[in-house]
Amino acid sequence: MQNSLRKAPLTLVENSRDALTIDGLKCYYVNDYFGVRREIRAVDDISLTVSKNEIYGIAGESSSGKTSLIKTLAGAIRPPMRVIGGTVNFNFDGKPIDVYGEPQKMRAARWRHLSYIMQGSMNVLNPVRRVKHAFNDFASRHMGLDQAAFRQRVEAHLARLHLDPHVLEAFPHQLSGGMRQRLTIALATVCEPEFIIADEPTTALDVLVQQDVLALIKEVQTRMQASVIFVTHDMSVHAAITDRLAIMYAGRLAEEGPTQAIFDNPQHPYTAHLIGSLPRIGDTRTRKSLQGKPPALSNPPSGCRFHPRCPIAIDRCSKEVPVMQPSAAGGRVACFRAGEYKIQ
Ligand SMILES: Nc1ncnc2c1ncn2[C@@H]1O[C@H](COP(=O)(O)OP(=O)(O)OP(=O)(O)O)[C@@H](O)[C@H]1O
Repeated sequence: MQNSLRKAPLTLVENSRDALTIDGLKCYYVNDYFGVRREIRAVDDISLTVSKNEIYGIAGESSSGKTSLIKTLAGAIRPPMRVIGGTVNFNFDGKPIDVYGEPQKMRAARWRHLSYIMQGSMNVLNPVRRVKHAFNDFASRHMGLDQAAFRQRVEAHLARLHLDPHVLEAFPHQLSGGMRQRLTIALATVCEPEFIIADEPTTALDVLVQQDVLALIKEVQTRMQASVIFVTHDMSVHAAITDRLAIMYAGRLAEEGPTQAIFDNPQHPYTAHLIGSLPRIGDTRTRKSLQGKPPALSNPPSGCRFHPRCPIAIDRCSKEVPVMQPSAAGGRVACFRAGEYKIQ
């Protein structure tokens, strides 16, 4: 725990419907090269809440900070990553945990209350060990069951997820990518956690297997009434599975709201571009690409980080940082000209 972090105001989870409250979270990659400090501001002042029993999506282009944000939530911080400020509080079944104030409680909550499906996790199954060993190694000690009862519980869980219990005897290389990903989800959910964080769980899969894995996540979430944070840059996946959606740009939130409202009526010019660039069958119009590149997070632009690429930026945008305000679409948006930009 860092001192700077403890100085930040502690926001306890006040609303019992909230499963997660993040307040003013800042997490940077800090490198010292020969006395010269370089900071990459991957997560820069993010506040949000996730409700119980909802699927909350996080979208944004590559390097916008999605993975850094969820690593910070999960307490999965390794140098050079450092939490600079802010708080992260979970509410597991009425039991609040301050992630950086109570690291021991947080360690104990992993697997049992919180599971994290990391990017590329289908490749983490040990290639020289049968699948059943992964369940034993990771989940067994959190369930407090004897060997026979544990095996029974795992088989019942697999059956509920329409997976043949025989896969426990297989080696990972004998299974398809889609099957390995389904198994990873089964492994992450066998302890029936209240909160699941999934980072790009469908990205490497073909469209049909992707649908299958999305249906599986939705089924698990509905059955366990769990909260899910679902990260992907693929907007069509968000449209298919998430209840609410946050759009990240250059380490900050640009917009957040009910997924349908974001798609129907995006308020931030960046969101409008993301939605407007989605292909639609029968629409032959040429789409304008967004000018420029995402900024380097070691030296981000002043004011709104999107202003150098924004088609409707005004002077104020380069000088002042826009804060998240209630939006006309029923969510929140950080833009001085919210709702003014429409894709033709
Ligand atoms: N270990 C690290 N050391 C230094 N910088 C890092 C490290 N990991 C990530 N970064 C930087 O942090 C920023 C955010 O990266 P992050 O992986 O969180 O983005 P992302 O939105 O998840 O991208 P992607 O969709 O490509 O996974 C990027 O500028 C990246 O280069």
